[in-house]
Amino acid sequence: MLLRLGTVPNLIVSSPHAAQAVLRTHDNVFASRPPSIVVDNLQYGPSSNFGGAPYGEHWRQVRKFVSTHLLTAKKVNSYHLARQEEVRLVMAKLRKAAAASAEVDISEMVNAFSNDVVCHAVSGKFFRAEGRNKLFRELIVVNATLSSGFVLENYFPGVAILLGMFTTWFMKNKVAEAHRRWDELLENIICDHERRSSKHRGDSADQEQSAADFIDVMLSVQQEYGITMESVKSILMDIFDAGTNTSSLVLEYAMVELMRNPYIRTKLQDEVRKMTPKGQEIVSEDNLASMSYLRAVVKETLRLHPPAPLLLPHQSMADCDIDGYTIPSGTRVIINSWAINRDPESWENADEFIPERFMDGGSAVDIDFKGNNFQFIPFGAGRRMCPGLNFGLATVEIMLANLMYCFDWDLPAGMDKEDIDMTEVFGLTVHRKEKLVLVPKEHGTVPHGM
Ligand code: HEM
Repeated sequence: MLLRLGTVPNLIVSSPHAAQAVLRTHDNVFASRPPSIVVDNLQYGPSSNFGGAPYGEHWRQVRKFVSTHLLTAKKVNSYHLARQEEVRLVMAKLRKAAAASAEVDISEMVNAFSNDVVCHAVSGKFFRAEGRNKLFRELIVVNATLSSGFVLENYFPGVAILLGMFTTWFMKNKVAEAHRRWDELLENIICDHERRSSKHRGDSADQEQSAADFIDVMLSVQQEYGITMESVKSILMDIFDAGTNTSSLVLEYAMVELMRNPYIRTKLQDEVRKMTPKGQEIVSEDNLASMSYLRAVVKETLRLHPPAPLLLPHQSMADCDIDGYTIPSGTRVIINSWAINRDPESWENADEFIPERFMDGGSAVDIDFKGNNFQFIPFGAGRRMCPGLNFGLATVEIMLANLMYCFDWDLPAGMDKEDIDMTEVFGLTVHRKEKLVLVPKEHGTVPHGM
């Protein structure tokens, strides 16, 4: 489908066949991003961006740098103790709430957790100093609001250039202010790291390696890749923006679906409790390998509720023929992963939450989200596919396993599962309008009065 939004042609891709044509067969043509004046001004211009960068040598270098040094499975695994520490803190808070039979805002809790996991990996142990984790979270919300608002330039670029304007004066100031705040915060944490590394110069390679957070790693290989300090900051902004809300939304929607489907919740709890050695206070990452139903629940959540339902926009770099149609160079391409993931031609009972479809004997047992099955693309596919897949999954799986292991869950008094409101609010990511509020009951404790 071709939609002309303002003066800009938009190709809407909503079938697995068309997604494969764009993201695999002609990936070399469609791997660019459309220009975004907001992203360029929030960050440090197109020649420093990463997620929003046009396809070319700069993006290739940054992508290689990030994929080789920051987000490999090995590197993600090396942060398992950081995740464990963050999980413990959340479980302790939940135990207090359970003891007081208090309600907990799960949406807020999983968002803070995902943010802290990213902060911990990016800037090491001291990320809570001076409330930096809270500041990052605040700035991520600012970025999301600014990037998903209406911008004249995205729809009438010619008119906007003629008028010499960058959105409205009001918007321009907001973007400049957000940029200034990000820059100050990133500058501070980078300076801390530079100071720390000069203090520890001479430590053994092992000591250095075990302490290495993203900033340490980036500073140590930055010159080898010819990456400027502005690019380093831009990459960090992308990691915060792309890594926090996505994982937290998967966690929130998983909990929503588990509350709407008590049978599935009990089945998952049975698996997690059976596969975790007796007497363990929390589930550790070593225990996750044998939890196949947990993985199926996460997959089914990603299928029905992909956090980025339209991926990120792509843009064609040359004319390209697909199925007899010519797509002109410069066309913006929107891939409707939400519709593809629910296409009844690919999925049995497509709108229902059925993790069993991904288990042995299920209709989708061989289908994965790693970019080879075009009926299921919550992380995209091809050159621009999400490089944070391992990081995101590690965050989601360990937290969900522990929420199921340590607690039983109730809806607030007077609320039935049918009352859970699924109304969504649209932006770069899609989230529910209402917060998810639940009451935890510590597993294994006897209710008062018994
Ligand atoms: C469950 C969690 C996540 C989901 C569902 C997700 C999904 C996506 C999607 C759909 C895209 C766009 C793909 C395309 O345009 O074709 C993307 C891009 C990206 N994601 Fe993720 N993401 C997740 C977690 C993360 C994490 C944890 C990080 C970083 C730590 C991250 C970093 C990025 C970056 C940097 C890009 C831009 C890549 C580029 O343009 O080359 N994501 N992600």
